[in-house]
Amino acid sequence: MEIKQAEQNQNRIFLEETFYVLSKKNCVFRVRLTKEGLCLIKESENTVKESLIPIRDIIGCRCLRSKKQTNSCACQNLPRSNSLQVVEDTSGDLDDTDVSAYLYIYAYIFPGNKGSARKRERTIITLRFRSFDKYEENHKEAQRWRTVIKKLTKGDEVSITNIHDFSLSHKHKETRKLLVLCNPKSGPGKGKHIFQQKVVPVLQEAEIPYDLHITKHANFAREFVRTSNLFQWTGIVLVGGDGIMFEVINGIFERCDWSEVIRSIPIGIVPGGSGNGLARSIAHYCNEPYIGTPTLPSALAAVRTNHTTMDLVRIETTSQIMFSFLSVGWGLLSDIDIESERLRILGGQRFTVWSLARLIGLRTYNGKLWYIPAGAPVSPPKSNLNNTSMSSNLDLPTEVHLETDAGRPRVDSWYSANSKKSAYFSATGSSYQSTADSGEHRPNADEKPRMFGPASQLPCLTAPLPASWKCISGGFIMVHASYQSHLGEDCLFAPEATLNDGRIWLLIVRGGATRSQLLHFLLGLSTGAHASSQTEGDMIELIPVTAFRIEPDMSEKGYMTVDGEHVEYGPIQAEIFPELGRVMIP
Ligand SMILES: Nc1ncnc2c1ncn2[C@@H]1O[C@H](COP(=O)(O)OP(=O)(O)OP(=O)(O)O)[C@@H](O)[C@H]1O
Repeated sequence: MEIKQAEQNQNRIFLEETFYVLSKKNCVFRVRLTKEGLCLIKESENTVKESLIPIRDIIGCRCLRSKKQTNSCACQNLPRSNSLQVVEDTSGDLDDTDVSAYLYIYAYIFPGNKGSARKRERTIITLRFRSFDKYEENHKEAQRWRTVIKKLTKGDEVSITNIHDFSLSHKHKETRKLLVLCNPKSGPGKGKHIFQQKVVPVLQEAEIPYDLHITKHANFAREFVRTSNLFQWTGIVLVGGDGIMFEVINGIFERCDWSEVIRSIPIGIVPGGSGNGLARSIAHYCNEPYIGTPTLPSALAAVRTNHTTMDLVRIETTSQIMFSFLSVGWGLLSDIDIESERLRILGGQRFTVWSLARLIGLRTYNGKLWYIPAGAPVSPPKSNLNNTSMSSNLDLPTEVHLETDAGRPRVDSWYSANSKKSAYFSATGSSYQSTADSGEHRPNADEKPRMFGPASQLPCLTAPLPASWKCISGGFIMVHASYQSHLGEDCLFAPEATLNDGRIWLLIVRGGATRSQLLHFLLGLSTGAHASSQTEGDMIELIPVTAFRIEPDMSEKGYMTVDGEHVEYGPIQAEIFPELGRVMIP
């Protein structure tokens, strides 16, 4: 009974209107808006074809009006679709002869072209409202649709009873504003370009305002987050690699209000670095396509209202405490990470090149490793996030232009302006902070801000560990821990890991592993094959733990990394805090 009621609610029609495709005679589109999405029912001659654009695939919609033609002639009183240009109705450049109101609906759908890789494509549905003789009336109607669509995309309740008030007086007002921190030096140095080309268009389609700050030096983002009033923003979007994420997380834990910030302001990451482990892990967790369009899942995450918790790991070294979201490394992978810095210009390729170099000059490090094995079985990713049935599988062109009938001569309606080259309208209220680096937040180089955050449950780093901890001592080629599935875009380190499984995935490679075993292991990292090919007593093991400690032999030299950042070489211990962080998800 309850299920039936839920289904009825899902299919309840909020708005419905008939539109015409003017280039095709006898073809009408009945367009319905329900909680599930925008349903386009195409009726032509004896056929009826229905397609649904799910609400979660729609990111925004805008009401626009046709722009005055510069070289219009008297005989052409309606805009031709291939020359249609639209503007905000506040523009001084309006075409007063066209009383239509245009509703542009922006969606990123999975098209139904079978055989090709699953990939989202941008589609614009244009609904032209022109049933009334006055623009104001048509605009009112378009605004009503816009408001309901905006409410549904935000997950707000919509009641059929007051839908008719949803026009000018109830016009949707955006309450969100994002802080964007962009590292222009991340990866191959394309952070700014990625933001302008890939993210800004999506923010503008969703009409989300933002404040952009370009980082000026290492630790700029950390100081900014530590010292700013973050509550003026509803989310923080980072453009860069895992390094800028590390700065921001640790900047938050340098605030005494860290707990409120971490709970109420989700963080998003747009991959611009060379590793991009977190961005890839988020896409993997949400079953979003990444290869080919790596920035799209993050751009969609920035404009949607979805977020989820993420495990964070408290790290203690002899001189500092930090919070980590990705990894701790000792040995081979850290050597590759740090020593390949000199090849930064190669982007992600630097890791492959340096892996080969390190395999030839293989090193073993001596020390002790303690850990607490994780008890419970791995929980599967949250089912609603992996549910692709919510996504569309549509056979639609990249733009669909539909019109209400006005009893006027029909014009072309499959508006085919090149969507990729569309000009974007600026999102109101956005600001851009570029160069001025006052330096006023920069602390004295020696002065370390205090670290807040949840208290550790472990003995301190200098204290002995209880006998319940497992201990391995001897030679190690590497010990690498990750709490995310991916350490980089093409490094599936812990295939079973999810953002919030409460586990640290500890990879132990003992001294004595052969070069061929290591080569096999390194090749397996790109697909995750290394994780399934382990056998009892292997030199290479991947085990889930909740805490660990490494004590390297201090007579040797080496590298240790936290989230890919170089930290001092010496004793280090880590402890998971399940679901402490919050990240934006597509
Ligand atoms: N304007 C800047 N100039 C120089 N360095 C910067 C600047 N802004 C940030 N940084 C530093 O750059 C480092 C690398 O940044 P980021 O992680 O974004 O890119 P990446 O290292 O290429 O990517 P990944 O960490 O995924 O490999 C960070 O540790 C950060 O401190």
